[in-house]
Amino acid sequence: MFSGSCFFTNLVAVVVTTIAIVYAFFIWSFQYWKRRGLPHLEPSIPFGNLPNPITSKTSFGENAKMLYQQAKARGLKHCGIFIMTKPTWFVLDLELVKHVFTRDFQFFTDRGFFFNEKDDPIGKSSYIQGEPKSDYKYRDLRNLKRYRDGAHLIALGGTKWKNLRAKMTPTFTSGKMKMMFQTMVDCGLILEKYIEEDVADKQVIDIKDVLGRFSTDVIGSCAFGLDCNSFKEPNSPFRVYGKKVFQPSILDTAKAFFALTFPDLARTLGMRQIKPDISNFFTKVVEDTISYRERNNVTRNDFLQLMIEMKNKKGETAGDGKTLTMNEIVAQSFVFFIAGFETSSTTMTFALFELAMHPEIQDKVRAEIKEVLARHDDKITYDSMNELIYMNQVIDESMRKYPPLPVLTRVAVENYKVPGEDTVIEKGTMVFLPVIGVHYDEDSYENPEVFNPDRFSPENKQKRHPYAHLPFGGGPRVCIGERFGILQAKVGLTSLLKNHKISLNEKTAVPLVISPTSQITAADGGVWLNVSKL
Ligand code: HEM
Repeated sequence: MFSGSCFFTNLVAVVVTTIAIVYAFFIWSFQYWKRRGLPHLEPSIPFGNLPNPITSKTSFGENAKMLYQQAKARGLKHCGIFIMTKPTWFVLDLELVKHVFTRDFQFFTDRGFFFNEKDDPIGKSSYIQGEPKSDYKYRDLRNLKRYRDGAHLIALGGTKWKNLRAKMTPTFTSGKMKMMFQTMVDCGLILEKYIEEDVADKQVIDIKDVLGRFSTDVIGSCAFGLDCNSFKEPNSPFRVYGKKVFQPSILDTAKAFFALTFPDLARTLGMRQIKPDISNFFTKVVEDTISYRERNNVTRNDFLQLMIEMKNKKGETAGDGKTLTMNEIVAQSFVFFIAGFETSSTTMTFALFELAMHPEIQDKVRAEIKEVLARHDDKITYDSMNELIYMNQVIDESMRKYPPLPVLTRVAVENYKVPGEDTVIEKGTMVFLPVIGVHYDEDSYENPEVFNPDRFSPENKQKRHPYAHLPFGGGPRVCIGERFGILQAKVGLTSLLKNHKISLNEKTAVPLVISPTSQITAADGGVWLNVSKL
């Protein structure tokens, strides 16, 4: 029989030993960069170089900017950091950034995002014959090759990504953008009508919400072939699920951090990237729309139509690298939605915030709109949008100050020797490219806190390193929807500013507070504007 005090002593011994082991594990893990001979920023237990993601009062972007500035102050071109215990290579030098993104792309083909092919509902599998066994994306099952074909462009890596990217690239050419342009204009007209009739001189608006409705309409129409009606039905399922993707709970944030740090364990535990109700909703929308179009011979000018055509290519079979399966279409429509809607509305929101703060720049943008539209019969046309040069500078400068994705990632898929050094980055190492640090680096941008669209005049742009502005990333994995995103932002800003003046409402916090919990750069409390008719 154990006496009570003996039990207590044993319990204390177990707890103390466990703490000692965990502590030793952290200390050993934190020696990683020292063992590899690369300078690193000092981590702390348990979160490494980032603060607690749940209690942090600063955003992920601001934390990354601080790390960049610390490393830069030490004269480092690159260094090691830790995300919890996960060693992460932190790249500052623009030439090295270019190597990672482009020159040595074959070493960095993957993003390293957590993705659970087995359990993520958008990631369903289908069975086909004859896939190469060597590819880890394919599994042999009951003598059939199981092909996980629902995975999407953002999460995939290696050959699977390369094939899918090659298939999707033709959907984003300027010809295809022209084809979809009228849809954007139609959504712009609804936005303009809403501002004119319901908002101007009447009510203060949370501009992110208004632009979120516009972006939902545009991308819902182009990627899912649906009229989302977000202005008439602000609580339509499409809008509700769209918002849900970007509003993680505290538990979701903790899980995402865990999955990023321990992806294998997270997969074993069956953790998913996308919640089942969200993916069920989007899957059903796409499958129903495709079935409706095929049964009724309906065609539309949108991404979905282009993908249906690829699916139905004669003489080609699923998984041959040329055609698309139903699951692939579902996954790509979903990813166009998540990649396109929040990033675009964020870009327009911050541009309007700065234009409200700088009335003289706003006037200049409006004067350009009037001048350009006058040359085009007062109509928003594809060509007129390309002539909005100064507005483009405003958008570029907004994305410099507020890059929607403040840090981009890659994973070393092979051991990588850093050019001109002995350092070798081991296969499997996570790479952070701190876009926001680059965008606030005084070596590229004097007084980086100041909003100045002239930085992006053709002459000034030419003087800068081409990798000093990275809102869309870089290299072969650069944003596939860049042209679409910019076009949409121009249509949205033109529709809003053409006949209306905006000013900042006192409900907006100035200086802006960047939300510590949002996955994409966002203003805490929103950007509230007054709108008046001109
Ligand atoms: C202003 C709007 C947008 C911004 C700021 C933006 C930004 C980005 C960034 C930073 C990346 C990562 C690039 C990298 O890792 O190097 C990315 C990837 C991607 N974006 Fe966008 N994006 C925007 C609009 C769109 C739109 C409208 C779509 C689709 C309709 C889209 C689809 C994608 C896809 C599919 C990827 C993954 C590409 C790949 O891995 O091959 N984006 N975007």
